[in-house]
Amino acid sequence: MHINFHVLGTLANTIVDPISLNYKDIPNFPVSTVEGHQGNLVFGTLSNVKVVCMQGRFHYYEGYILQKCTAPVRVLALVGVNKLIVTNAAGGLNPNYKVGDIMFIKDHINFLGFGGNNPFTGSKRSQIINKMGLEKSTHEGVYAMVGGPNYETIAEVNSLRMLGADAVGMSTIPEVLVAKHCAMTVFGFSIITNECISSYDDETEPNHQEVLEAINSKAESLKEFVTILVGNIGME
Ligand SMILES: O=P(O)(O)O[C@H]1O[C@H](CO)[C@@H](O)[C@H]1O
Ligand code: HPA
Repeated sequence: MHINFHVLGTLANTIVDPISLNYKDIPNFPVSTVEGHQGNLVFGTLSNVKVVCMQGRFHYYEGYILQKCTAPVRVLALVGVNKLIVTNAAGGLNPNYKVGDIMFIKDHINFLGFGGNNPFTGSKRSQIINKMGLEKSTHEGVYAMVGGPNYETIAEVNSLRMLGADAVGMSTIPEVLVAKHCAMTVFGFSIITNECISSYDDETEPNHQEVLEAINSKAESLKEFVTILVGNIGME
């Protein structure tokens, strides 16, 4: 199974008997440039399931073409991975979402796809939230990918809401498209790291530091969540 942790990279610490390979030591692999993306491929086990975890992903805004951003998914498919858990940090557009909530991705809006990349979607959810008492802080929603790296303007946030998006980020969809193309089963979820700003009266601004802090403050609960999730998916 392949787990794609991006800014959730510290969760790779939960992997048992880890063997870590730095991306720069893998021929032709892209290199992570974003803070919080440590740039390691970590092999090991989680919930007695063999896993490989990407501790850091690649974004279009880093200057990588989408084929390069998603090349690791193809590499992992070639070494036999057939299930993917894909995660991201995302801004909450839905006013009911709070920082730290989890959103299971039921669908996506691929703005880069609208501009010419191939669109295709797929997602899968599992029953673990009851075990952890997370009912009130989990949702199922639509993830919108924008190019970044700047955060959305107020007009953009309001447009995304009108289009039916519940959360917004700058990643994930290309990896999901490629994973589906490689016939992988995909399960995706977002951690809501900030509430998107939709009013000109609000003088705060989103920033990557708050995104990292929100992730880190949920680290323990996310470790438990992913451990149970891998165990459940591994049984299927
Ligand atoms: O999608 P991940 O890699 O989790 O990161 C999200 O957080 C960053 C913005 O703070 C952007 O890269 C956005 O896509
Ligand atoms: O508000 C956001 N917008 C885009 N990407 C993000 N990644 C985390 N939060 C956000």
